Amino acid sequence: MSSILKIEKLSHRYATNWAVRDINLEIQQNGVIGLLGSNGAGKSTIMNIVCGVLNQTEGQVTINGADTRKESELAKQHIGFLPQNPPLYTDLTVNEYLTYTAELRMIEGGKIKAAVEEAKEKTGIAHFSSRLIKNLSGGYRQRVGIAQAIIHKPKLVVMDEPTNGLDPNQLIEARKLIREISQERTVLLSSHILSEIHLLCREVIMIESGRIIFSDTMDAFNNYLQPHSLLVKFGNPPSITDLMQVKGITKAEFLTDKQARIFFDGDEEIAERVIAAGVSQEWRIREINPEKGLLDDIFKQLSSQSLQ
Ligand SMILES: Nc1ncnc2c1ncn2[C@@H]1O[C@H](COP(=O)(O)OP(=O)(O)OP(=O)(O)O)[C@@H](O)[C@H]1O
Repeated sequence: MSSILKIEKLSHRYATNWAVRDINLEIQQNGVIGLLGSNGAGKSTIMNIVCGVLNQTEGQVTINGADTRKESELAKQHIGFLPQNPPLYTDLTVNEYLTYTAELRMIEGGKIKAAVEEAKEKTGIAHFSSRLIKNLSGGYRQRVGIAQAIIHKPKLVVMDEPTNGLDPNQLIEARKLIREISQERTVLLSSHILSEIHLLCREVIMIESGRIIFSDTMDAFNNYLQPHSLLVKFGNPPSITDLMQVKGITKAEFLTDKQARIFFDGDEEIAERVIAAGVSQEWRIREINPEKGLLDDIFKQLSSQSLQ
């Protein structure tokens, strides 16, 4: 059976600058796959190439076995695309716009109405069928954008930063919708926000300077997020020397006169030992919080490993 998406030795150059270098990737199952990278890492370039909006300089992309350049019509039948700015015609009603996108997707005339109804139903916009798109909220416009991306039931839906700019309630709804869509098809989405990828994705592909620096399941990625420091607030702060007496602490520093950052090396019982020492020496611990690795640190760590 063909992979849903296969990317081989993909590179892209704008004028003289390489934006994407030697990307290899294969997706065989449904679910949400996250493309994570900071601004300018190359996410949109990869997505535009996958969707056939941009011709790559080198390499090959196949969607369900069809080469996006040599068999572009066939490949595009299996792709739905929600670009960073959804291509909405805001003077059309939801029905008019979705009918138009169904025609663009070459759905047979007799099947268009049913396809529009199904896409509206799936994305929860059926009650806005006759509303002009310009009179919809940002969250609902986003749903219309998603509806046009799934109207032809593609195997792969590509979403470029789909949760960007949504308010907290819209975010929850959008995540729910993306998860639902991923039950029946593969969703490849990009974000520069680690927590967003963390919440949504089964697999994560991390990009930096146009190269993949990590590609694995979210569980494997979580290993990089194990805390290596604790933030501790004291009522009666100890000295650094006292803190360093606790077994497992590798370094300690005070951030304020009451709050310290304590570093340790992958020791799961460290918090218990700090609390025990705090009780016996009356440090009056008020708060103790593990600090997860910052995205910047993880990027640095992974990119230095990938260069080794
Ligand atoms: N049309 C273009 N012409 C020249 N350079 C470009 C063009 N589009 C993107 N670039 C450059 O290519 C690199 C990758 O950009 P790309 O937009 O793919 O990154 P991104 O990860 O999607 O970033 P963002 O999150 O900011 O959209 C950047 O250095 C960018 O400046």
